Amino acid sequence: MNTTNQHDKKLRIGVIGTGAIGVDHIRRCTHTLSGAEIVAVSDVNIDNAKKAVTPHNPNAKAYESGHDVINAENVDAVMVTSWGPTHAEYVLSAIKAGKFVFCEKPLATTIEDCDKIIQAEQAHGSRLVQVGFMRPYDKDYRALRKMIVDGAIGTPLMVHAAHRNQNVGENYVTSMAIFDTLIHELDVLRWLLDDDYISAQVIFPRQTSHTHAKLRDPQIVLLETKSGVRIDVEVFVNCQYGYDIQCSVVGEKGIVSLPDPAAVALRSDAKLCTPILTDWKERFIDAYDIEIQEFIDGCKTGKIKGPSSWNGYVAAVAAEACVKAQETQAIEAISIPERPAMYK
Ligand SMILES: NC(=O)C1=CN([C@@H]2O[C@H](COP(=O)(O)OP(=O)(O)OC[C@H]3O[C@@H](n4cnc5c(N)ncnc54)[C@H](O)[C@@H]3O)[C@@H](O)[C@H]2O)C=CC1
Ligand SMILES: O=C1[C@@H](O)[C@H](O)[C@@H](O)[C@H](O)[C@H]1O
Repeated sequence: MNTTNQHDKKLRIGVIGTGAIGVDHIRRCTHTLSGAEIVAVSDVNIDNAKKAVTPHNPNAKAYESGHDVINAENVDAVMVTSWGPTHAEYVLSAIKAGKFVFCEKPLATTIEDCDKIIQAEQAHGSRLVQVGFMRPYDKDYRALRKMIVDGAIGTPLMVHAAHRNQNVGENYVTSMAIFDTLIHELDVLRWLLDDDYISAQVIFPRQTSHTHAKLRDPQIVLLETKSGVRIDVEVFVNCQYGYDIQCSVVGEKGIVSLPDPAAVALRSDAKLCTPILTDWKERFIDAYDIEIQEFIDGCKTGKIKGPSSWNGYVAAVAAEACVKAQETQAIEAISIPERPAMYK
């Protein structure tokens, strides 16, 4: 897609992986956002792909293979919303085809694959990739960061965070608590603190009875940053009560914390209660809208501004150290190389 006078033409998007978030992103591109239409979908489960073609996106065609979507002449940009281990092959294929690509987190599940992507993108000569780290688009995280930047708490010293899911399936295993779940904190906390990590440690409290043999749950991840900030993140993916994301930054002269999502308070039967969300779709619905509108707009101008392949790479470097720390229970070093010019 050339970028001249593209503001009036709709960006033609192909989606690879029409499961939970793939369908949610198709919905937002079709009904909520402006400037895009879905013209191609694929899924290894072709029935999932066919179900994603609805009267609302009549121009969409269901393909057997994600690579057919990438190489379809009428596809300007690709959204990769398949399982994490499959992302790299599609992102690399999109880069090879010279097509813009929004890749849901994680960019890839190994440092090696993330490195292949940043090498390929640098060889292409300009950014094509945006990674689905949506938390920096969340209004509450942005307000948190502004308070820190404005000096409201003085120098940050510690971060206490929790990433709680109501429950996960049997396919969700111990390392996914890092690469699928904690990967959000690994990205957003670097942005929040304008800092980088130097070490990770993982400890396992008493385990919940609501987990399964291949998932240690909950976990507590301890991180240290270059400036000495100490971070603890509770990752509890079978907490039962809801979808609960917490983050408090403790500074020299104060504490700033994420608010609980606004909700109506009910007083009845001598109780005061407010509902707790149960799903990421609701908690970050606005952030997803903003990040993907930015991707659509970036494809049209030729300037992708959202989280880059470098964000994905650094998150993978930290994540691999955390997965090693799960196994060793020791403090594992995190060494992040110099950021290449393209990503500055
Ligand atoms: N940013 C966020 O907050 C969220 C991000 N995600 C990410 O999105 C991705 C998908 O997650 P979910 O939608 O929850 O999973 P899901 O299991 O609901 O959907 C994934 C779909 O991809 C398909 N698929 C798997 N391998 C494929 C391949 N090689 N080619 C084409 N299709 C393939 C599956 O058949 C399935 O329909 C994951 O990488 C996950 O980390 C998921 C939820 C929230
Ligand atoms: O990215 C997401 C899921 O893939 C992941 O499984 C959840 O733990 C996260 O809360 C959600 O934002």
